[in-house]
Parts: sequence; C-alpha cells; structure tokens
Amino acid sequence: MQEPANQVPPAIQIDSLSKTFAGGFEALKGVSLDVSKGEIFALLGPNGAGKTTLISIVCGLVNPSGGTVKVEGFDILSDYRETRSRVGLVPQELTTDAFATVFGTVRFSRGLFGKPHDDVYVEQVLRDLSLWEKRDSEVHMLSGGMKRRLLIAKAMVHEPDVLFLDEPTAGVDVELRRDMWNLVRRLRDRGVTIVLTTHYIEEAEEMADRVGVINNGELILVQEKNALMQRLGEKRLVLKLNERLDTIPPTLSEKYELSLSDGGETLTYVYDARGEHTGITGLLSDLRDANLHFTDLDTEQSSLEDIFVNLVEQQR
Ligand SMILES: Nc1ncnc2c1ncn2[C@@H]1O[C@H](COP(=O)(O)OP(=O)(O)OP(=O)(O)O)[C@@H](O)[C@H]1O
Repeated sequence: MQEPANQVPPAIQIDSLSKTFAGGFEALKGVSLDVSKGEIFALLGPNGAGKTTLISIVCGLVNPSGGTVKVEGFDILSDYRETRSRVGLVPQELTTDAFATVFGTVRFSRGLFGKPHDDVYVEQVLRDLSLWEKRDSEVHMLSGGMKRRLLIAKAMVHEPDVLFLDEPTAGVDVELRRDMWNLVRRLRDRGVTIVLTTHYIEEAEEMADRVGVINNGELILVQEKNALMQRLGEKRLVLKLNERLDTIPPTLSEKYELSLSDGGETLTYVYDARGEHTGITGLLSDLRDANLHFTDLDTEQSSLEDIFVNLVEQQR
C-alpha cells in the first residue's frame, strides 16, 4: 500500500531490519533509518559491518529476517516489482555477459525492468559516462575503469528513483573517482536519491548530506555530514609538563578545554582544527603567564576509528 497522496514518504524507510544468515550469523541487528528524497546518504563502516547486506535487502537481492523496508512508500516484499523497478544498484563487481557489447548490455538492463526501449536515452547514459566511444566493444575488452562506468550505466538506465552504489570508488584512479562524484551530483540534481557505501571518510566528506556509521550489524550513528566532520576535525594538543600539577589553574580551565593525565604530568587541550582560531597561541602564552612549562609537545587527531571505538564503548 502506498502512503496517502498528501504525504510525501521518505525515499527509503527502514524499520527494525534484521538479518540472520543460515548458520546463525546475525549480520543486521534491528536497523532503522529514513533517507529523504534527493538526499545523498553515505553508509560507512569497517569490513563485514553489514553494509552490503543492508543494501542488498533494500534492492530485493537478500531476504530480511525481520523488520520492514519501504521504497517511495512501497513495501519491498509485498510490492516487490514496484520497489525493484524504483531502485538501481551499482554492485562491487560486474556480472554480465562478457561477449555482449556495451550498448547491448545497457539496453538489455533497461528492458529487464519492463521499461520501453529508448535508444536515445541509452545513448545519453553512455555519453554521460564517457562510454559512447566504446559502445560497440565487447564487455571483456574494457579496462577496469570502463567496467566500473558500465556498472553505473547498467544501474541507472531504467531511470531509478533511488540509486545504491556499493563502494563505487574502491581501487579506482583519481580521475574516475572525480567523474563518479560529478555524476552522482548530477543525478542528485535530477532528484535521484543516492545511498553509497564506503570505507573512505574523504568520500563521505566530499559527497554526502548525511552519514551513517554501521558496525557489527548495528547503526551506531546517523549524523549530518558537517557535524560529523566537526567531530573528526577535533584535535588534541598534548603537553608533557616539566612538573606535576595537582589541578589546572582556574584562569586556564575557565578559558580552555583542558584535562590532566599521567598523574598530573600531561596536559591535554582539545580544539577544532578546522576552526579559524585554534586557541593554541593564546594557551601557550597563558601557560607562560601561569608559570607552567613543558618539555615536549605533540598533536593527535581523532580518526574515524577513534570515533568508532568511542561509540562502541559508549554503547556498552
Ligand atoms: N550469505 C551469507 N552467509 C553467511 N554470512 C554472510 C553471508 N553474506 C554475508 N555474510 C556475513 O555478514 C557480515 C556482513 O557482510 P557485508 O557484506 O554486509 O559487510 P560489509 O559491511 O558490506 O563489508 P565490506 O566492507 O567488506 O564489503 C559479514 O561478516 C559476512 O561474512
């Protein structure tokens, strides 16, 4: 059943989704997530976190064990044909007839979803992906980069509303990565909703409106990209003091985010490396005024891994 006409449903609505594979492995443990129309959503997570399982379920390739998923208001199980034609999937690897031509392969993919033939549209897609020159080449003759482009062409030629890209730029060169990012933006500008999985924080930073972090089958964080980047931009200045300190003088603690560790020998200052003013110059001069001296100085930056670890610890 579709939602009432006056309400625009989210492009994707996932509620308490779980997946236990035969053998008992729980790949997804009650994931809930809404993705709005026209959004670019990046799903980040380490190997084996459940990213591919999640998108395979939404695309109808893997059956869920529990929960519900709707695409544009249609249920992926009871309205399978409807949802399947509304999604496109760019998988990690090409599985196609190696001896078919590029044009034939893309044309055939459109037909698979019951869309009428439209060779003008196929041509446009191939041109958009710089594949037009290769239209008569057989698939097995394409370079790795060209095969990637072909995967995208196949996934979008039936004009899906939602496009999933599973690690679109893993192992591709810089030029192709830029091309893909530009293409994803153009699709978004046409109103397509994009979900991409990636290991690369830079990719999420470059592309996404929102980022979800998945770990051990659980969605442990969903945040606006800018807010997440701010967390990632957090840096620490670590000062080894030349004498132990019992407490931080109030003149300093009131002004700076400081903490003491190592029995009072290490003073740590947390600041935003992306901000205009880091406050470091002021802190160093205020330390001198407070007659505090240090013998060593180091900076540390939170990585995505630190954020994972932190989040996982907070969950315990
Ligand atoms: N058919 C299957 N049977 C049993 N276990 C599976 C099956 N498919 C995937 N898994 C397991 O489910 C977990 C999640 O796999 P998934 O492919 O979703 O991870 P991922 O986040 O996409 O990882 P990667 O970044 O390596 O692609 C893994 O531990 C994987 O081994």
